[in-house]
Amino acid sequence: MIIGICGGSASGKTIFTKKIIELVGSDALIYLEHDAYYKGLTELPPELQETKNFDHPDSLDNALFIQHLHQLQTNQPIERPVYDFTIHRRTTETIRILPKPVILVDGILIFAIEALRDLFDIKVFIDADADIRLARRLQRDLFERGRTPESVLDQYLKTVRPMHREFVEPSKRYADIIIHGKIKKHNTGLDLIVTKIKAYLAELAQQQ
Ligand SMILES: Nc1ncnc2c1ncn2[C@@H]1O[C@H](COP(=O)(O)OP(=O)(O)O)[C@@H](O)[C@H]1O
Ligand SMILES: O=c1ccn([C@@H]2O[C@H](COP(=O)(O)O)[C@@H](O)[C@H]2O)c(=O)[nH]1
Repeated sequence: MIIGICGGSASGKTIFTKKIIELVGSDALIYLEHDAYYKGLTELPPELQETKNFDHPDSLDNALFIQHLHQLQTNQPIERPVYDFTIHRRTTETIRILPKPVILVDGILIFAIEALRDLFDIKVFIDADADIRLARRLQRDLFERGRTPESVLDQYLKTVRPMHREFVEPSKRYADIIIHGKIKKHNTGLDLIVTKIKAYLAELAQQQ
């Protein structure tokens, strides 16, 4: 079973996915981030790096990502790339991931790419307002991704916002479930996904 978790940058996809893992347990789950498959920069100087468009579907190695999903579905391990957001490059390292029955995939563009979209059994969209996402992204990119406030705002206005409007927001229509990206003690969307995964795992266990 493959579950796609989509939503704008800093909408809360990672937090939501980690919550599922916490509630279901990691024995039967793989978490595969589309973000790990960025092609990255090759020779642009540092001052031009944030002006590159990292929010277009072509900025990711989708062929490799789809190949890896097929490998996992056919019970083969993969070597997942490791991407470094501070230097906008793939590192030389990879992480070996062994197949498991449920794959959680997250990414801003996973529903905008038809070949990818068709692979998901359940599609979840995390819907958070643009101002909330920008505030969260600013904080995260300063502390975790080595950016300056100017570079975060510049990148947001030049590429993140227009690409969100062109690709991410329209892809919401493909979602089976839309979840509000606000903090809530009780989250019905999360409960639904967790129940569905547990039922699927119980069915698999019965067949064995
Ligand atoms: N519901 C929420 N309430 C408050 N902060 C949140 C919420 N969801 C995410 N955040 C914060 O926003 C930032 C981005 O969240 P993250 O889950 O990494 O987003 P994404 O994976 O969609 O880019 C993180 O610093 C996280 O702590
Ligand atoms: O080298 C890079 C690659 C990507 N980005 C930005 O990352 C976000 C997607 O990650 P989220 O965790 O969903 O926010 C995307 O909007 C890209 O702009 C980057 O800055 N540098």
